[in-house]
Formats: sequence, C-alpha cells, structure tokens
Amino acid sequence: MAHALSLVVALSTRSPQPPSPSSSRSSSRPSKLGGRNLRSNASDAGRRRGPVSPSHKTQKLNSEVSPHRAVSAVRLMRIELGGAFADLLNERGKGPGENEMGYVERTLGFRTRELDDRDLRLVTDVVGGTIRWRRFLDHLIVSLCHDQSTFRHMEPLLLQILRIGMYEIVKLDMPPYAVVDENVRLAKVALRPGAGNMVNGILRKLVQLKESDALPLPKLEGDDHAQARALATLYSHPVWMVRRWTKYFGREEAIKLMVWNNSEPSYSLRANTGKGVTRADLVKHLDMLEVPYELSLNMEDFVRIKTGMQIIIRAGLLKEGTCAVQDESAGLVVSLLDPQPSDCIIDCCAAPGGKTLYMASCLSGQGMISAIDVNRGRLRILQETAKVHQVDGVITTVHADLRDFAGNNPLKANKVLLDAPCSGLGVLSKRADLRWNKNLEDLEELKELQNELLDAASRLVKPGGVLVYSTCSIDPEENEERVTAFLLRHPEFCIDPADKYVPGEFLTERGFYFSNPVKHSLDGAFAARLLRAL
Ligand SMILES: C[S@@+](CC[C@H](N)C(=O)[O-])C[C@H]1O[C@@H](n2cnc3c(N)ncnc32)[C@H](O)[C@@H]1O
Repeated sequence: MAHALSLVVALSTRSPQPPSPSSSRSSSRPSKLGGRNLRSNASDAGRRRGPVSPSHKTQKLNSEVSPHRAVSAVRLMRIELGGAFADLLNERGKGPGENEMGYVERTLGFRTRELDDRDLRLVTDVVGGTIRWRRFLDHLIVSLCHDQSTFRHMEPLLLQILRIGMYEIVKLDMPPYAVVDENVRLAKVALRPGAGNMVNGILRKLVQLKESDALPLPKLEGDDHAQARALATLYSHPVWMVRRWTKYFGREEAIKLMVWNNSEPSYSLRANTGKGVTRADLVKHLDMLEVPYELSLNMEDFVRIKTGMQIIIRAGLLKEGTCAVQDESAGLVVSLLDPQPSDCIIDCCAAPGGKTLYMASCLSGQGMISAIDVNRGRLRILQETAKVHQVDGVITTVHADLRDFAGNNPLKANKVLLDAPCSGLGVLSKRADLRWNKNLEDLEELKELQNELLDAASRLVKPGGVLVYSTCSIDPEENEERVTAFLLRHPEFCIDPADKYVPGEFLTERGFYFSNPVKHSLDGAFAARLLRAL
C-alpha cells in the first residue's frame, strides 16, 4: 500500500499547488489519480517508485467535503477503471478485506467521517445513477467544455466529480447551488484549486441552462443511424443496443425498455423453505425491521422490496440463510423445471447457485442435484451458501467444463437445467455498468457457446426426460433462435409448452416462458422446456 501511494503521488505531473486547508494539517500530500491512461501511467510510475515516508500512512480526516460525494467518486473510479485502478493503488490488486474508506484515503489523500445510513443510500443512488446516465452526462460535459480535447484529456477523478454534480442537478433535482458548492470543494481539496474552478464554471453553466430549459440535448432527426445515436444519448445506452432493440421490438418498446433500465431497481426475496422458513416468517422479520414489501403474485415464497436492503443485510437475514435475494423471473425458471422430492437433477451452469439452491429447497431433503460449473470460485460460493441454507445434503458440486463433462460421463438425469452464460441484457436495471461492458461481438461469441452448451446438456438428458434452457437476456438471438437451431440439430427433442408451469401472462406464442421487464416489472428472462423422446 505504501509503495502504491508513492506511485500515485509520482503520477501527478502538475506543478506544486498551495496546500488545501485539510492537507495543511499533515506533511503528506494527497494522492491524485491524474491522466486517463492509467495503464501506461502505472508502468511509468512503477519505474519511478521510491521509498515511502511513514507519514503516508497517517490517517487524515476531512470534515469539509461531503462524505457521500467523496466515496461515490472513488467507487465510480474503481468500477470504471477496474484492474487499472486497483493496480495503481495496490500492487497486490484487490485484496480481500479492503475497506472502502481505505480506498478513499489512498485515492484522495484523506478520509471522510464514517458513512451513516443516509450517506449509504446516497452513495448507492449516486453511483448507480451516474453509471447508468454516463453517456448522457458525458454529452452534457462535452457540450459545456471549451472543446472535445478538454473532455478527452480530463483526469479521471475530475471527470467523476463533474458527472456526479451533473447527475445530482439534472436527474436527482437536488438544490443546484449547494450541489455546485459541494462538488467544487471536493475538486479543490482532492485535486487542486484550478480543478475546483473548472467544476464551478461547468456546473454553473449547467444550472443556468437547466433553469432556462435550454439543456443542449441531441435532436431526433436525420437517418436511422443518427436517430439511434440521439436516442442512445437521451436514454444513455450504447448505440448498438438501441439499433438492435428498435429492430426487434420497435422504437416505442425500445424506449420503454431503456426507461426501465434507468429506473431504480427493485429486488425480490425468497423465503428459504429449505431451512423451514415460510414466507409468513419472512414477512414477520420485515415487519419488525419496518422494511416495506409486497407479496409476489406469481411465486408463493417470494416478496418484493423497493428499499431497505441495507437494513436486511445488517439484520443478518441473508447471512444466516433466512432468505435469498432472487428475482421472481429467475424463480419462474425453476418453476418451469418443476423440481419435486426424489428428483435427480443436473444443473449444468450452476454457480453461484441462485437456482440450484431454490431447486434444492423444493426437494425437501430427498433427491440429488449435480451442480456443474467451470468457475471454481463461483462454485465455492455455491457450496458455502448451500451449507448456510441447510440444503447442502442434496447438492454435489462438479468443477468442469460442461462440454468435456458431457462427453466423458455416463451421468444422466430426468431433469436438466442449462442456465446458460448470456449477455445479461435482461438485468440492466440491476447491473448498472453492464451496458457499457458489452458489445455486439460478445453476443456473437455467446451464441456459439450457447449452441455448444445446449448440445452438451442434451447428452445428459435421459429418454423421456426434460431439458430447460434459460437465459437472463431479452435478445431473441440468445433465446428463441438458439432453441430453434437446437431443435433442428436434435429432432429427438420437442417443445413442452410452459403453460402448466408458469402463469399465462409469461407465455409466448411458441410455448416458451418470457418475462418482459416493461410488462412485468421484473428482470428480463427466457426459458424453454424441451422433452426428449422415449
Ligand atoms: C448465468 S450464470 C449461471 C447462474 C446460476 N444458474 C444461478 O442461478 O446462480 C452462467 C454460468 O455458466 C458458467 N459457465 C460458462 N461456461 C461454462 C462451461 N463451458 N461449462 C460449465 N459452466 C460454464 C459460468 O461460470 C457461470 O457461472
């Protein structure tokens, strides 16, 4: 850590600035992540790494900047820069047990006071919202900078502070001049006075434009591509997603989907019946904790919550296995497989085990699930959670690539679930950063993998048995099209319509299960139930 701090300080190419009020109390200077090409900076700085004075380890508390903004800015950098950020701060990367305030101190050069519940909620809102609205916010920043190159060469921390300020003003409608002042102070203390002046200039211009209803927004005009670009900016999604959804669902549905993806996600909890906890028991806990909930109309073990997750975590309900966080859309995939006591089930891509655990709780201690996954770390999570949920007695984990396993193993089952790796385009409201990490090429590769995994999974199904293929994607090419192609390759399988297993509103014309975020206010998910001939 000490090495890393010197490394970050060495990165600063700016001329020395007068110490800020907070830094003047200590001899150590704040660390600042300057320059956006962190990988090359990291290696340059690595060569310049020198001995570190013990004063760098001093903990400095800054009570002037708002804690939620300081923590949000650092968390946003960690999410956006990923490995490059961790490498910069710590030669050993993202070590376990690293606490967030430690990252804040090493990035900004100071600590803030510990976050209270209100701060934590703000951090969640600000970080999630700033990531979701990134394309939109960057469009505003570029429009309000003198030129494109100012934006392109902006330091990562300065960029995050500007995005936070813009998000708070434009999307959270927070009192604008307080937002300007707070973000200016953060930029001054964490970077330098000049950075504060820049934040001040840009955010004040934004406030004026917003107040006169004259934000520089793109117009929906020109050819299809230009309009897709404008929509992508207005609703803050990648252009390729807008084009794809407009093609498959039409413009109106594509817009509704983007609005859904930009809304605050709600979560579902599943009462862990495997441990004897009923939904009524779970509801009693939630009442005691004063967490508002709605009973699921689709799944009898599930409740939906909009707020209160921190309270639930702190009360230990997840850690002690009273309930699990699981979207109803995922629960309905399990309903489609219809696990019953005494069943032998193969779960082909099982980790981290959301569906395995739910299936195990349906077995009431009788039967067996072979849970296969290629990712050892994620399988370990499954094993540990299964113990906590007290369903480990019916689960055997298998660390393997399904394609090898199916080729070399005599194991066969009457019920086989293939919850395939997918683009995750159905869960963009919960996974705020996912939209920026996917591209069209990923989708093409995934389709190939899905074909291969389907072929492999089909070998594990006994004659007369069931294969459920599922994804958490809304993309027809990962869903219906994969099943159609599979049925052409495997005439020994046919579609078993989903109507006996899931409510009618989730049925597609071809008898598949599909949860549509816009229609059902759940994550997007797809599943097909396929029967193997006797
Ligand atoms: C969508 S996730 C499964 C989620 C899981 N069913 C649940 O409900 O928690 C897909 C999983 O497929 C696994 N996977 C990817 N390729 C695989 C392969 N060739 N063989 C086995 N597992 C694979 C990944 O490691 C990942 O855990």
